[in-house]
Amino acid sequence: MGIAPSFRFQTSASPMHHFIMLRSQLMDSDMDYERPNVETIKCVVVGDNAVGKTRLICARACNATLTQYQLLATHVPTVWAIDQYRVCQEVLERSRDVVDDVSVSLRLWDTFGDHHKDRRFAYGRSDVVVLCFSIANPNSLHHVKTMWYPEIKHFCPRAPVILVGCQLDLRYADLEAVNRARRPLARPIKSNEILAPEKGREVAKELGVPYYETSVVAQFGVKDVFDNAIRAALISRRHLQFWKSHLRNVQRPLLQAPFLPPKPPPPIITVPAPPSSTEEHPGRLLEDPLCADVILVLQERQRLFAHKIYLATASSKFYDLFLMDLGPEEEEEEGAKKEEEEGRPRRAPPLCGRDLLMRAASFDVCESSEGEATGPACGPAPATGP
Ligand SMILES: Nc1nc2c(ncn2[C@@H]2O[C@H](COP(=O)(O)OP(=O)(O)OP(=O)(O)O)[C@@H](O)[C@H]2O)c(=O)[nH]1
Repeated sequence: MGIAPSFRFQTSASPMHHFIMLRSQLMDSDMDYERPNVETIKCVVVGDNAVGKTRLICARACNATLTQYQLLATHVPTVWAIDQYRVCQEVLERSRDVVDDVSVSLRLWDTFGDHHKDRRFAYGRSDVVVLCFSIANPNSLHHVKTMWYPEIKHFCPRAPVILVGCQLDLRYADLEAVNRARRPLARPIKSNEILAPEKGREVAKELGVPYYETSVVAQFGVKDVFDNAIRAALISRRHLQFWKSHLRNVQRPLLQAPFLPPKPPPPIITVPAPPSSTEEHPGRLLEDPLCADVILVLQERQRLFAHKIYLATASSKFYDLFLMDLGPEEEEEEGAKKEEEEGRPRRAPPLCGRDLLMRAASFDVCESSEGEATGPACGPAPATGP
């Protein structure tokens, strides 16, 4: 891709030198039309008032990244973009792109959203039309079908159309805060007016055009829209100018990857300050039998009050112990009696209740002796408390 050298004024250069350099720069920009294999594409952006056409063009043409609040507080005049390619080097340079191995210069044309304005000048010789609506304004989507699409088909019947749902971030925004930050006379955005992506897709399907969503705030979808508008324009050009072999790799407009909404802020958990008086201190739990849920009996005399939660987190052995089924053993015995009555051979009783408890209790002490020692004599016998 041939890119005109970026030009900066040097302090030592004379005004005449500046003039010559500027002139050659402007001529260079006009040369795009004559460069071999650089496809100049005229893309007209239309749609209702204030749906975000100008912002979308600025995001592509000047890489303008704004915060939501800067965006809400400022306004860029419509038809800003039309002549910028001749006077602004950055805009011209950013118009150049390579899509599917084809070098292109994308000329974006902004238009008035007012339905009654005459836009035939803008539509003339357009290669692709980007038709915008706002996902926060159902009327603007309605007008896509009733007003904009018929107008496009009237003025440029052969130009491919791309449908774009702008201001996608409003679907996930705090609308109260957004409405507070908007200009005083701006119509407030209501949550029940926010359109689901399916609504845009349905209309796009009806019209037989590709559909994309964008947000200038979230910097989402801007490249998708214009790359695929370029694709649509190049495919249509390939049909007419079949000898242009460098267009053979151009793909049809691609599907857009879904937008990943921003994660909600993590919940705030306030940890209360530790109790000041010793009475409320957690250490009190150790002495209070009412709070204990385990009693450890040492040598059948000394009783220690304990808490399952502390024991289980301190040692995995306790954790396993507390997960064991220590249910009444009578049930087992009853089952065995029944089996005997029915004449079935008596199965070895499964380890449960106290057996398991004893085994687990002795495990800590005996595991190093590799099974030599067994039986209840190995350690203190825990007993579940009340
Ligand atoms: N939240 C959000 N607001 C946006 C976005 N794009 C544009 N806006 C808002 O929409 C307003 C109108 O945007 P413009 O780009 O001027 O709309 P337009 O379609 O060019 O409007 P006209 O020039 O009147 O036809 C801006 O002032 C912003 O407040 C976006 O992606 N997200």
